[in-house]
Order: sequence, then structure tokens, then C-alpha cells
Amino acid sequence: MTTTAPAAAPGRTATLRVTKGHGTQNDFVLLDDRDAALDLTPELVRALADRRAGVGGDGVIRVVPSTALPEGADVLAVEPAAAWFMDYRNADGSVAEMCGNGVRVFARFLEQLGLWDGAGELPVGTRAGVVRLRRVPAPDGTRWYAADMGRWHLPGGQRAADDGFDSEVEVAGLDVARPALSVDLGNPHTVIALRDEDELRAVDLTRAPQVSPLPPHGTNVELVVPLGESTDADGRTVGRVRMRVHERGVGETRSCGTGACAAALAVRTWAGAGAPDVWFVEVPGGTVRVTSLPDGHVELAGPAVLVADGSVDLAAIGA
Ligand SMILES: N[C@@H](CCC[C@H](N)C(=O)O)C(=O)O
Repeated sequence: MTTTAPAAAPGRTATLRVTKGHGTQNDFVLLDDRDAALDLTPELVRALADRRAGVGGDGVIRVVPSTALPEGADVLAVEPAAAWFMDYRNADGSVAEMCGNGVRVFARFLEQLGLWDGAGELPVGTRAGVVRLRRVPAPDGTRWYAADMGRWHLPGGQRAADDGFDSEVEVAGLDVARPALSVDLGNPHTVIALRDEDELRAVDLTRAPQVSPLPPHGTNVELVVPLGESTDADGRTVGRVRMRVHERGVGETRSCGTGACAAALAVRTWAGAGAPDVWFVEVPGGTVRVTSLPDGHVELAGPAVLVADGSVDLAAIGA
């Protein structure tokens, strides 16, 4: 069903309507392709995501009917109501299975487009399966979006759960390689704990961390510092962690939603029995809440903000 990129009529410039949005400053170029008419090539993604010559973003997100993609058909077989599919691309043009901040911004974009009324639950198709979203109040009373991200798992199995580690990561600025835990959120993550916030500030993420063994499709790397536990307004014990992240296909970003889930779940695994189910993850771009659900699912809640709508001259961005 995919056709070609918008072609310019003779004497006219080909343009593409775009919206810019972010979730805790993990930022995205959003495309309304409800007619499945756009050929979203890696070159077009890179041109749109370019922060100097393009619009700029950590990723590009296309709204497309689930019926238009083979991966969407798989989703519809499980959840016929998942009409819209989040086609997620990293800034380098690669395809990613999932994006936790992106899927909240996707829901906000569907609201703006009039494709979701914001009531009840919104099932969204993704390459990692169905994600279910709803609007929830944020701790400060503003609006957040909560996404049931589905089942997570430790690819290293029971041994990794027992030992707490299954790999190691070398990071520029750290003296020695650190033991790491792999966490699968539909996309791959590798989490290491650092000693304290000074150490977290000091690491150099302009170079990709070296993960051994490297998972077959690469990985996102989260560096975390546990900040302790407290009691929230409802009397629940909640954990808090600070995180920096190096994203596969992007580089260091100011937030990563699936990365926040991986970080919280790793710290919870390391803490052992009795650890809190609810974690606030502080990233350079803000704070998200991660909740371990009883059915083996994980919920990610946080803001989703749209900041601009516009029109891109495809020739001018070299696409
Ligand atoms: N920022 C995202 C994750 C985006 C995909 C990631 N770079 C990958 O390649 O897996 C998030 O919020 O989860």
C-alpha cells in the first residue's frame, strides 16, 4: 500500500506536513500518514531528524493504519481495535521495535488529529505488539499518559535474575568495565549501576558504550544511580533512580521511556524481594513513572507534548 514520497507538481515544491513533539525531551518528528501514501526511506528519516539541516529529533514517528503494514496485520490478529500503528525510526534511519516516550507522544498526536477522543483506552500497534494508553493525572495535577508496555523479560533468564548480571559494559570516563543486566522491553536494553551522581555526571556518552557480549541487534545502554525509597501521598513505598542513556541509532538522548523501564526493572531486580513496584526515573529531560504490574507487564507514565506544526520543503532538506 506504500507508494512514493510526495512528488512536486511541475513548478511546485514538494512539501511534507510535520509536527514536532517530545516526551521528557526525547523529541520526535511526527508524520500523519493516515492514507499510507508515504515512502518513509532511511534517507528521508535522516534528513528530517537532522538537527541543523532538517527539523531535528531523536526519532521519526509515522501514524499509519495497522492494515497498511505486515507488522500491523500481526497486531490486528491480537487486537482488532488497534487501528493505528506507530512506525518508529531512529534518527540514523534504522527501524526500532518500540519507543516508550514516542508512544505517549503518538497518542497525543492522534488526539490532535481527531483520531482519538482521549477517553478510555487506546490500543496502538507497534513492532513489539499492542501498547495500551490512557490519560492519567500527573503527580503535579497536569496531564500524563500511561502506557501498558506489555510483558518485559530478562533475556539472560533465571541465571541473570539470580546473579543480577549477564554482560559487561565499558564506558568512556569510567575506570573499569561494569557488570550489566540485559532487559527486553520489546527493544533491547543493557543497564549498569554507577557509584554516585558525580560518576554519572562524569561519563562521556559522546562515544557508544562497548557492551560484551553485544546482543544480535545492538542495544540501548542505561547508566543508573539508585536514589533510595520514600513514601508517596497514597502511602506507597516508591523508588527513585537517576539515569543517563545512550540510545541505539541515536546517541545520548535526554530521555528514553523504554530505557527508564529497563533501568527501574534492573534496580528492582538488584534490590530483591520486597522492592517497590513503583519507581520514578529522573532523566536530564524530566521525570517518568515506571510501575511493575502484577501480570508481568510494565506501565510507563509521563508527559507528551506537541510543540509545533509545519511544512517541510523536501528539496531544501535534501530529501
Ligand atoms: N527513545 C525511545 C527508544 C527509541 C528506540 C531505541 N533507540 C532503539 O533503537 O531501541 C524510548 O523512549 O523508549
